[in-house]
Amino acid sequence: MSEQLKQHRDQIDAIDEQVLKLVNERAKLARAIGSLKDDGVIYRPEREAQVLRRLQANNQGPLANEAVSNIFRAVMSNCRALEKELSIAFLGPLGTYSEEAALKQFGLGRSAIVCGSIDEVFRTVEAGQADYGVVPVENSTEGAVGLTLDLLLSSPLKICGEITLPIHHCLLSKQTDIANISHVFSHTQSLAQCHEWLNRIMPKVTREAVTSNARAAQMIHDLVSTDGTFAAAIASKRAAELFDLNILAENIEDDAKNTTRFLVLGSHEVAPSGQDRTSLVMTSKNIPGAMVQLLEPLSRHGVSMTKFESRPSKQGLWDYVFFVDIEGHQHDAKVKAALAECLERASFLKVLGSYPVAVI
Ligand SMILES: C=C(O[C@@H]1C=C(C(=O)O)C=C[C@H]1O)C(=O)O
Repeated sequence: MSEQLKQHRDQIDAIDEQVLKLVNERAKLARAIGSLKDDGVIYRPEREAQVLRRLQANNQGPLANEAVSNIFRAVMSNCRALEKELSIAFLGPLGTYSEEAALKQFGLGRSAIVCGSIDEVFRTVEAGQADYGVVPVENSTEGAVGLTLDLLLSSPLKICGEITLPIHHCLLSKQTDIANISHVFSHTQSLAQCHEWLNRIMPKVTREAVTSNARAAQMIHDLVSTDGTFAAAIASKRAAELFDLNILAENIEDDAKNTTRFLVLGSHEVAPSGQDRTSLVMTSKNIPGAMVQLLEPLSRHGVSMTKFESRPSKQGLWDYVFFVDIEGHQHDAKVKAALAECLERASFLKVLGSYPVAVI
């Protein structure tokens, strides 16, 4: 070992001692804060977002802001676990992008409740069997996840946070050569996100939809018949590790910026973080121009709309409900004023939650 390398390693050891001491001091403070929370709400997404934003703003490098977030999310996850270990429900099996999103937001200092469907995630949190749930709500290529929107309409749960996750798909198989693959299994959304790649590289394969992409990877892993040797799954790199599959191709999504947005569902409201979003669901009176009328107070009060999505209401033919996201927190003065006016004009309006804008 060169003298210089040894010197650097000695310096790293000394720094690690300081880091260890400091993170334990931080942990003690978090534990003390935990015992001061008399409403029992341990997880404060607004505070966690503020911590990450401040650190990113002060970051001098060479670590990238995303790396800073990764490190401090892990620190906060473990500090939070000293206050209480949260239980988080998400769509399984292990290896789904929902699990990845839950890990990004909550880290490893939590217990995982693996659910078989998005409905089950809602029911588990509603029944108090999990503290929070993580569900996909929209994808940059494929648009809204209709089931999540439908469930939000009737659920008493509140949106406590959002997570944006870049989605990079891989082709996974027990095989080592793409030329041998005759069937590709994945979730419909993942198949759709890769359909140009599939058309180009594997035009003849049969595409089959299953409940999740991790389930597809698990199926390929479990197949013992000769059929299995010709099948592949579209899923994440993590699923390849979990289910011991070969990665035949990486980044096969048609759009390199392919991103899914997930929601954190819980049973409490979240305080303002300074950079928030509010999600609403509403219906307008069935008269011409009613929707424009309904949204007019938003623009008049200077509230920006970041999403507008319509879904059949399932109450009557051609009756729709509208899912609207706006910038700001429901307690911000201008949002409050605009919402009070919208409420007067709407036949139905429900605030699904105000929560911090996702931090990378
Ligand atoms: C320490 C707290 O509890 C939790 C842990 C946090 C942290 O480790 O910084 C931040 C917010 C909470 O989710 C707090 O509320 O300040």
